[in-house]
This record gives sequence, structure tokens and C-alpha cells, in this order.
Amino acid sequence: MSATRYTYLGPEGTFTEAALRTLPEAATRELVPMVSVPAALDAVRNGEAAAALVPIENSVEGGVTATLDELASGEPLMIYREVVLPIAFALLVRPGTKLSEIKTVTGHPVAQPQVRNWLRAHLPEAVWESAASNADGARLVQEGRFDAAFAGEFAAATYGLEPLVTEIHDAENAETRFVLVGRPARPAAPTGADKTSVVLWLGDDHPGALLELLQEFAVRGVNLMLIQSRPTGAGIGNYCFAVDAEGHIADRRVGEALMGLKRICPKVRFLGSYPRAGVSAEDVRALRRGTSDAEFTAASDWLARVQDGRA
Ligand SMILES: O=C(O)C(=O)C[C@]1(C(=O)O)C=C[C@@H](O)C=C1
Repeated sequence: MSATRYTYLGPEGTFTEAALRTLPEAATRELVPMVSVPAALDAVRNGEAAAALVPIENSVEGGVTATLDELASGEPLMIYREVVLPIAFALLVRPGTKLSEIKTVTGHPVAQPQVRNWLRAHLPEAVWESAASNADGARLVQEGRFDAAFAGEFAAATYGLEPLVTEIHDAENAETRFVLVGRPARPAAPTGADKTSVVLWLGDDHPGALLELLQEFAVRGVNLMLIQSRPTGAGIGNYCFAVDAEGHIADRRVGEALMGLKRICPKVRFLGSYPRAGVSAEDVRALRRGTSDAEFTAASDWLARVQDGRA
């Protein structure tokens, strides 16, 4: 295993690479671009890389399904940390290309919904075809396979292109969340502003089955930040749920919620507890009464005393 190698969704010039370079440790790692999210994660699974940075959620398009599905199946992996990056696209073209000459455009599938209105207004006749990533789209424009690509402005130089239009984003403040994924290990200590990711499978189909899962969090005052259903592949109507909950597995309320889920779900996959990007302990909302570690401990001490006849 190379402890110094990090893979990422490449090629060079993706938003994923820009996100990876915001991590302090990136300066001392060998950063290796991979052709796809599965390829980046497989390098971790087979020991060629210590970790991989991959996109998982966009504020306009929602979950990045390739990442969610990879984390839900196969050899278990764990999220070590997250990075959130503001996203604005540039329309990259070969030097000299005019807007009126653009007949074909490309980009990552997650990019398209973020620029749909702009395309409708400025290039209504252009044909869209998806690329493996935004930077890969830029590479295809360089090769002459498309007239223009939506990518980060910073990708232009790498592929000998020029940004014809910049700051393209249908939604103000669009962001993509990326996760640094490694092999399962002991989660880093709680910071007071943490997130816990799990994948949950429903048992037998019955009214309220999903509600029962959610109640495990609700009764312990655990706030949910994401719930995304994904088909299990076992037939229509078979879904698992990727859930992000506020807090750390070392927090009693989170640990007890996961124990409750373990008792009622046929399968629970823990994906990690890690610090929330851009949030510090002071920003975290106050806990609901009765859900702090001290209150959980006091309650279990009380139960032990009652069981002992000492209450
Ligand atoms: O990293 C890139 O540039 C990508 O192509 C991936 C990705 C994504 O999947 O979310 C990253 C950010 C943008 O929102 C669109 C695409």
C-alpha cells in the first residue's frame, strides 16, 4: 500500500482535484487522477492508494449516484473527511471559437442540471453529450470531438482551451460536497461538529417501515442532514437508504440510534464519523433536552441501581 498516494476523479483539472488541493495534507501526497469514481475507489480497496477523493452530493443535482452505490456495496470503505467547494462553470472552447459556432457541448452529467437554464438561453440548439468528468469533457474539446465543455475555468490552461464565458451557474451558491474515502479504521475523535454516514436496508415491506428507521434517530434527538434512497438492484421497489446524521458515533445518542437500527434492519453499513466541512462546534445547534452524553450516562447509571435494588 502506498500511504502517500491519494487518487481522485480525474483527469487533471476537475473540481475534484481543486477540492483535494484544499486539504493541507495534499501538499505531501502523490495525487493520482483516475478515469472514474469506481476506479478511484478500487485503488483504495486493492491497496494502491491510502485514500480517494470523490464527489458525493451537489446542491442542485443531489446525490452523485456512482459514489453512493460504490460506498453501499462491495468491499467496505470509510469516509475520513468531507470538503465542500463552490461550483461555477466556464464554457471552454478551442481558441477563436465563437458562441454562434458551438453545435455540441459536453460535461459531467452532474454539471448539466447546473447550467440547463444558461444553455436554454444562450445555446438552445446545441446538442449535449455527457463526459466522464468536466475535465475529461475539456480534453474531448481539445481533441476536436466537441465544440465546448463546461468545466472549471482553471481547467482551460491544462487543455489549451479558452474560457469563452465564465461564472455560469443557474443556482446562486451552488456547491458540491466531496468525501475522502479510505479503508475502514477507527474514526477520528469527535470535534463537536461531526457527521455520521450510514447505509440502511429495510427488512420486510410493511406500512411504516421507513418511519421506524427514522424514529431511531428522532427519539434520540439526532438531526438528519441527508436521506437518499438508492435501488439495491434486487428488483423494482427494493431500496436502501444513505443517511447522514449530525453527530459522531462516539456520541451516546448517535451510538444508541445505530444500535436501535442494527436491531431492526437486516443490514447496516457504517460509512464513517468525520468533521463537518466549514462548521465549528460553536455553530452546532443546542442538543435537545435528555440527549447529551451526560444524560444518557445518568440514565444508564440509574437503571443499574434500580436493577441492583439500590435506587
Ligand atoms: O470534479 C469534477 O470536475 C467532476 O466532473 C465531478 C462533478 C460532480 O460529480 O459533482 C464535480 C463538481 C461539479 O458539480 C460537477 C461534476
